[in-house]
Amino acid sequence: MLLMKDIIREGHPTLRRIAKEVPLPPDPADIETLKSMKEFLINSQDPVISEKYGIRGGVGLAAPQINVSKRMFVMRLNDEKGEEHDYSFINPKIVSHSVEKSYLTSGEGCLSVDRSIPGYVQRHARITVKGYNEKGEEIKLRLRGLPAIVFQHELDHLNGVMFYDHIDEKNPFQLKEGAIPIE
Ligand SMILES: Cc1nc(NNC(=O)[C@H](CC2CCCC2)CN(O)CO)c(F)c(N2CCN3CCOC[C@@H]3C2)n1
Ligand code: NI
Repeated sequence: MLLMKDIIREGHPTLRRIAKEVPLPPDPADIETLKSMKEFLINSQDPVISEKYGIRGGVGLAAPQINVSKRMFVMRLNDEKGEEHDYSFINPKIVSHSVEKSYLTSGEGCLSVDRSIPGYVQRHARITVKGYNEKGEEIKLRLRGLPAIVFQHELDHLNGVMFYDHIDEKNPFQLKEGAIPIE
């Protein structure tokens, strides 16, 4: 099972590389990798297992974070309506997005960053996304709220971008006109 020791931290070159597209249909090794990443999130959200194994809470995980430079990530979270969003994405893309921005009022963190960095990360408020699941089937979704934020944080990892790259150093809590806060 994946543990925190398997997660690479800032300074590791893989976090700043562009991850490679995954040939479709995905091969068994890639499917197994995605499965282990999803299991990591489930464990991280279990109060007993996460405590026992010292796993930090997570709602998303990108393959480069376990030193697999491939364009795939997993998400597992409940949105503000309590609806579950449980996805494995292969070769994900944003096909369109709102002009409006949204941000987490608590700022963002990252399992690959062992320090807290204050500031708002403004992202597209609503996105239409495309990708493939572990069966190689095409998935197309419209996301908003926390799912949209998580998707963009994970997609950034496939492009070597860290959340703090988006924080304005001079004014970390600066907000664009009409940015939507997400508690
Ligand atoms: C929002 C949140 N971020 C947590 N951590 N950070 C992460 O997931 C990083 C990715 C997120 C950081 C901001 C956007 C994406 C991981 N990343 O670096 C991947 O690239 C949480 F842990 C968390 N929750 C709320 C729900 N809770 C349910 C019960 O279990 C605990 C869990 C805690 N919410
Ligand atoms: Ni991250």
